[in-house]
Amino acid sequence: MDRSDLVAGAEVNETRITSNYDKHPAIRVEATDENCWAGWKHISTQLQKHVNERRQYQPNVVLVVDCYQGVYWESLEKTLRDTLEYDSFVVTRTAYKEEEDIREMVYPYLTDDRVFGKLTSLEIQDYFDPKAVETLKKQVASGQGVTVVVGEGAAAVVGHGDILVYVDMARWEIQLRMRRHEVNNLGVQNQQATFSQQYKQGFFIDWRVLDRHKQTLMDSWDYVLDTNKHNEPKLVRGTSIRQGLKLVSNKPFRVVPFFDPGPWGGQWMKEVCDLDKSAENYAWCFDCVPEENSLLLRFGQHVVEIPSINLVFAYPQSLLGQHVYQRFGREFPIRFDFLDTMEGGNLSLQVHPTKEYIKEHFGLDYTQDESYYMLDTREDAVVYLGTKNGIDPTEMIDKLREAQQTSRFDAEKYVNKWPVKKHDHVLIPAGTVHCSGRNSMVLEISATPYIFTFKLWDWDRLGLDGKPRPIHIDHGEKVIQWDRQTEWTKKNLINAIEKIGEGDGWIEEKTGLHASQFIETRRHWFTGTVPHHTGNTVNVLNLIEGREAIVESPSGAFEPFVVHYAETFIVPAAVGEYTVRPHGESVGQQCATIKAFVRN
Ligand SMILES: O=P(O)(O)OC[C@H]1O[C@@H](O)[C@@H](O)[C@@H](O)[C@@H]1O
Repeated sequence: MDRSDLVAGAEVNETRITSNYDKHPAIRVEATDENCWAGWKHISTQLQKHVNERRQYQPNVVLVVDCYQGVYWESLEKTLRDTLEYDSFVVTRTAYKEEEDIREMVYPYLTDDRVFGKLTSLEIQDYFDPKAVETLKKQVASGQGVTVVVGEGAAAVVGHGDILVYVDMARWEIQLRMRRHEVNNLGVQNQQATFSQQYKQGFFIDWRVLDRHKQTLMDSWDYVLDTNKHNEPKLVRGTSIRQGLKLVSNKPFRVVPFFDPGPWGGQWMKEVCDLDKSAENYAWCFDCVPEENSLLLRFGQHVVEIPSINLVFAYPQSLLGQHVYQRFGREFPIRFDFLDTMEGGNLSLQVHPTKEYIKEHFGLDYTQDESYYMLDTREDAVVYLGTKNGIDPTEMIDKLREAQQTSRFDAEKYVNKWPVKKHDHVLIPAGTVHCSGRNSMVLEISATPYIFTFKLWDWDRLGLDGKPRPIHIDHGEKVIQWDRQTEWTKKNLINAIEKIGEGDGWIEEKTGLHASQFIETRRHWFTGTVPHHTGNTVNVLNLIEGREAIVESPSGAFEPFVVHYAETFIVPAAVGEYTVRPHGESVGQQCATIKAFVRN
C-alpha cells in the first residue's frame, strides 16, 4: 500500500468485537522475585533477617518505617508490632503538634472554598512539635537493641536509621479510601470529612508536603512497601525499585489508567476499555496524569504498584528532557485523559484560569490549557466553544448568576455551538468558554493542572452526591477572554490542521495546540513504519485509530512495545529515535496516532 492510499481522517472499517485495551500494564523489571516478598509472613521474615544481619556487627539497630498519607495506619502498626522482634517501638505521630495548631497552620492553604485551595509551601517538619521531636530523637539515639520507628515523616524526625522502609501509596487508592472514610489527612483526625474536603487537603497540602519529603528519601530507600492492595502487601528492595525506575525512564511505557463515574458519564469506555457493564456510567479515564496515576513494576511473579510521579522525581532529565525539566522542574506537564459522554450528558459550561490568575490565586506556575481530540462521536455531537459575536458580557454573567435561582440559562444565545465528528481537534486555550456536549468521546490533551475548572452553568442537574455541583461565576467572569468570539474561534480553535510531512506509508499533520499553549500535537496516519524522534523532550501518544501498533527502537535500545486502540503511552525524552507501525491484526490497515510534546 503506498501513500496515495492514506486518506487523512478516513475511518477504518473495523468492528471492535472484543476489547484489547490493557487496564493493568505491568513493566517487567526483574525476571525473578528474589528482591520482592509478598504477604506479611514473608515481608516480616525478610525485615527481621535484615535486622538480625545488622546486629551481627552493631548492637543497636534502628528500623525506620516512613509512610505516605493514606496508609491504613492502625493495621500497619499492629502488624509490625505483632511480627517483628524489637526492644522499643516509637510512633512519630506522638510528636505531632496539637491538632488545633495543625488545622490553623494548614488553613491559609485549605481556605473555605469547596473546591480550590492554595498550594502549600509547608514542609513535613512543620507538623512536628520541636520539643517532642527532641525527646523522640534522644529516645531513639539511646535505644538499646532494636528500635522500630513508624509514621508519616518518621525519617524527618529521627533520620534514616539503619534500615529505611518507605510505605508509598498510589493517589487513586488514597482517593478511594477517602471516599470510604477510611483514612485521615496528614496530622489530623478527619476521616469523617467529606471526600471533597479530604481531597482538597491532599491535593493542596499533604501530597505536596509528602512528595517533597519523599524526594529526599528515594536514594536511601532500603525497601519500598506496597500496601495499595490491603491484603496483598509487597516489599521490594530499594535498589530494585530504583533499577525499575531507571529502566522505565529509557523506554516507552504506560501508567495504570483509572476510571470514574460522573453526572454526565457515558457508555463508550465500558465497551472499549472493558469495564464493569453493570456500572451506571464512566465519565473520566485518567491514563496519563503521572501525578495521580501509578506504575506497575513486575519482579518475577509479583507486581508492585508505585506512584508514577516517583519516576519524574527520580529521573526527570531522561524522562522529560533537559528543556522541559528546566522549565517545569520535577513535574510532568502533559495530561491525557478521556471524557465519555456517549449516551450521557453535557459537561458543565466552563472556563479555566489564565496563567496570571492561577498563579495569583492558587499558586500554580502554569495553567489548565486544554484541547478536545474527538476520539469518537455520534451524529448529534457538539462542542460549545467561544462566545458569540456581539454578546454583552455583563448580560451573560448576569444571566449565569440568575440561572442559579431560575434554573434556566440560554447557553446557545451566548456561546457558539459547533458540530463535531470523529478525529476533529478542538483547541481550548485557558480563558475560553467551553463544554463538550453529549454523545462524544473526548481524548483530552492538555497541560497537567486538572482541577481548576470554573463551572459557569451545570445544566440544572445534580452531582452524583445528589447536590448541585459548585459553580464559580465569580472566578469565571475574571478570566473569560471575551474577544474569543465566533470567527476567531472558528479560525483558530477548530481543526487548525496542517499537513507537514509524509513518507513511505505515512502522513504527518500538525493539529495544534493554539500558539498560546505550550503543547504541540502531531497526528500520523499510517500503514507503514513511521519514524519518530523525541526531539529530546517527552512524547505522549495515543493510538487513535487501529487495533494494534508496535513501537520499536531502530537500534534495539528497548524491547518492542505493543499498544492497543485508545491506549496512551509515554516515550521518555532519552529514547530519541523510535518507530511506530501497524501490528498484529492491524497489519495492512490504516492506523493513526496523536503525539504531544512541549514546544521548544
Ligand atoms: O465535570 P465537569 O465540570 O463537567 O468538567 C469535566 C471536565 O471538563 C474538561 O474540559 C476539563 O476541564 C476537566 O478537567 C473536567 O473534569
